[in-house]
Amino acid sequence: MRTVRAPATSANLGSGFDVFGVALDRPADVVRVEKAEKTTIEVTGAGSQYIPEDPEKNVVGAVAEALDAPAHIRIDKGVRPSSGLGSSAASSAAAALALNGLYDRGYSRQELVPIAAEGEAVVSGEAHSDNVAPALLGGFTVARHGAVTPVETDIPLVACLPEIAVSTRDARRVVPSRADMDDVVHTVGSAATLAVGMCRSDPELVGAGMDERIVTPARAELITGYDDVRDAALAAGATGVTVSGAGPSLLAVCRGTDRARVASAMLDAFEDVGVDARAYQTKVGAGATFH
Ligand SMILES: Nc1ncnc2c1ncn2[C@@H]1O[C@H](COP(=O)(O)OP(=O)(O)OP(=O)(O)O)[C@@H](O)[C@H]1O
Ligand SMILES: N[C@@H](CCO)C(=O)O
Repeated sequence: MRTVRAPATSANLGSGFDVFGVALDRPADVVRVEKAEKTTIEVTGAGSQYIPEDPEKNVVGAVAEALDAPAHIRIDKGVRPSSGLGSSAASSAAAALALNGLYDRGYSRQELVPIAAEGEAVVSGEAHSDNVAPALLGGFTVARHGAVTPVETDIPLVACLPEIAVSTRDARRVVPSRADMDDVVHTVGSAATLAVGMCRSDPELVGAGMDERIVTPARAELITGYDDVRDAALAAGATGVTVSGAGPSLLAVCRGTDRARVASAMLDAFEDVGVDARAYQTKVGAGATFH
């Protein structure tokens, strides 16, 4: 038997659509695996009523298949599905690491990234790795053409999750298929600023580098109160705010001293538009760990 805790993650960070990701210190999924003749799945915890236990439909079924590692898999969800906090990726990454250990497959964490990404294909139709990479490797990750570059960093964050469901599949439909060159140049400048900020653990640079005008505005429209909550976080000291992953969560970057104030400003702003929400005061954290 093997048990692995894998963290929530936030993909894109505004300027790094389908490329950037960070592991969050909390929340997390815990996955326990035991060898079996065929794969069976049991799900408990946050939002488990919306998660299928059929191995053809649950992300961990695809991971078990990719590793040729049939098992009884118990998932205790800490990361609510359709949250924009890498819920499916947390389960995929935890299952990949746990089954790799259970069956002595010997893959490195880097090698497990495309295997865990097979789970993402089950839910969004594409095997993108910007959530599973930080869930396995921790820190800030840059996923590009199958290669992943991880960077250790220390950045305080607030992830604010409203009681709205946005599926990754739906949020990918609103992504524009073309962009103006001015906006592309702006995105490159932001992405470079953000990457330097991560290398320096500098919340000012990371926050400034989240600014992006192509994908984020289209996705913000799917989130009730997005502009008000973003403005409230910035007024409370956030250095940058954007849509977390495909939404509906918002991710704010700030200095450690401002984190509690930013979290409560975001919750108040959601409440003002009639939306219940919860805020995780967190930071860039470690990847999946054995328990
Ligand atoms: N083990 C699992 N954990 C979570 N969701 C799962 C799992 N297996 C299948 N799903 C399905 O995946 C969908 C949630 O994945 P989705 O990618 O939309 O959300 P997310 O992972 O929270 O978001 P994001 O990738 O934007 O951070 C739901 O429809 C859910 O039923
Ligand atoms: N990069 C992905 C992350 C969500 O899974 C997206 O934004 O669609």
